[in-house]
Amino acid sequence: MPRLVVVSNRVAVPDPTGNRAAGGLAVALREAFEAYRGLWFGWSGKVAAHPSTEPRIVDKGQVQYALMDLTSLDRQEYYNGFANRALWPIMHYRIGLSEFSRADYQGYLRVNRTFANALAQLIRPDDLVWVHDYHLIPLAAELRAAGITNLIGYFHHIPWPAPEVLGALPGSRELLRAIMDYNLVGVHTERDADNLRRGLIHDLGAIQHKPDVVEVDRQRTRIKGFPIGIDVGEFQRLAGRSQSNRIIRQTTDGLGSRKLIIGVDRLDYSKGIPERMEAFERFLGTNPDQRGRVTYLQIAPTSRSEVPEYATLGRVVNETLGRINGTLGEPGWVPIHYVTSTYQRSVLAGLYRLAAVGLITPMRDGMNLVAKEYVAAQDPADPGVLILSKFAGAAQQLKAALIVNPNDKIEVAEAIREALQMSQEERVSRWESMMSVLQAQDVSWWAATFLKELTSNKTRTASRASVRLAK
Ligand SMILES: O=P(O)(O)OC[C@H]1O[C@H](O[C@H]2O[C@H](CO)[C@@H](O)[C@H](O)[C@H]2O)[C@H](O)[C@@H](O)[C@@H]1O
Ligand SMILES: O=c1ccn([C@@H]2O[C@H](COP(=O)(O)OP(=O)(O)O)[C@@H](O)[C@H]2O)c(=O)[nH]1
Repeated sequence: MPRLVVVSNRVAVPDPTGNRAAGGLAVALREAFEAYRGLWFGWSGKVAAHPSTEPRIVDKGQVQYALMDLTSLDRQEYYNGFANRALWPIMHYRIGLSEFSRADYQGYLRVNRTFANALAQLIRPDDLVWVHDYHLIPLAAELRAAGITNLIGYFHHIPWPAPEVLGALPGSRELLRAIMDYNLVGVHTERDADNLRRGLIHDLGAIQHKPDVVEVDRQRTRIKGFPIGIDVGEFQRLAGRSQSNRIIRQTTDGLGSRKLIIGVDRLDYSKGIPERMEAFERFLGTNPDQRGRVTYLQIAPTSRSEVPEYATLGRVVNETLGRINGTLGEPGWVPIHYVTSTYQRSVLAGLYRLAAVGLITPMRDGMNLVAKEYVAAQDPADPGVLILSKFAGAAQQLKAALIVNPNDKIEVAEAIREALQMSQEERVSRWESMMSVLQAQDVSWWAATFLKELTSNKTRTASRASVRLAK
């Protein structure tokens, strides 16, 4: 079995205290890694005045971690700047929020080159290299320049937008060109795959050979959808034994006979948190009998707070929350509970199970693992109802959820009412249908399927054709 080399901006080194970072990628990769021996390379999360050009190696079980520190300028330009201030909003269809700066873009390229040069020293001839996410799109091009000829796959965890949207970003053609240095590119949905292939055809004049193979300047790559999954069994187990947890007991006591609606999202404008609060406000306005009978808990761990648009969002959420709780709350009842701490998965699983409704309404989302976790954590005999935005990748799979347009507050408010009134029979039937998808396409399936495709004859044939064409 070849060694697996995973590269991602965030590296989830196991923490002896059991704390886990919020964010789906780190969580999913750690689970995927449990099946493979290998190396996980990426940013340590730390800043140093004079970082070493060689990674710090940490051995934990069957995974070796190779961690790079960044300078504060690197973090500012590469992570806060280009990745999260320019690319993230564009990829989430928010052209108006995208702030491009040439200095940030140069910093992004610089960090990718530094990472590639350090990683190239660690790669062995038979290693499979799997790069993750938008922070590292140019990494394969830099690895190729450093002489690495291994199979290299890329997984893009956030939406890939329509060509007209990506085209608004200066430098987008270079990013598209860099995609071609991967042997296989994975995205969450067929919609994303189609957008990327159309972008390559539209902006780089790519030729499409088979439905999933494109060629640019005699180089071929395959682009396919691989929806990421979760560890379903783990969430079932965690939820099943959560009643003994202090936070779960306190929440249960505090609720009394009230029903709970839950939202769990990083504090990110792509998640639609203020819009969701306003939809709940609308629900309370049109269903006055529900006041005092239902509580909406929004868990929103602070995220990327050095990026100005995230700080602005924090203020907007506080204002929206204050207005709604101030105008609709009563001495014995607060309509919206809002917390910005990060909770362990064992606590989240218990809260998901307590909630009659999972309200997951991102404006755009690559997948949204929380939607899947909510479903997995339900009591099979008395499951809650998932309300899910049609713009989350998860909506392509969880078709038995109540699918809504997050821009339409009336529609979301009506879905809340429908969910709270839904018969047990319908809840069970929708839940069973979603669980069968989650079980068939869990996180192990996702990693195994991507890696099988990366090493498949189809991928090797397309790559060999590239080499022949280039000669
Ligand atoms: O690392 P951060 O800047 O703190 O952000 C957390 C992660 O956010 C994004 O997650 C995405 O990946 C999930 C798993 O595939 C997916 O379900 C979700 O829709 C995406 O938003 C980001 O892509 C990761 O790189 C970040 O680590
Ligand atoms: O307090 C929290 C909030 C979130 N999460 C985890 O963070 C991930 C969020 O992933 P998702 O795909 O929903 O969104 P992302 O943050 O990656 O955009 C999920 O696995 C959550 O269980 C967590 O562990 N603690």
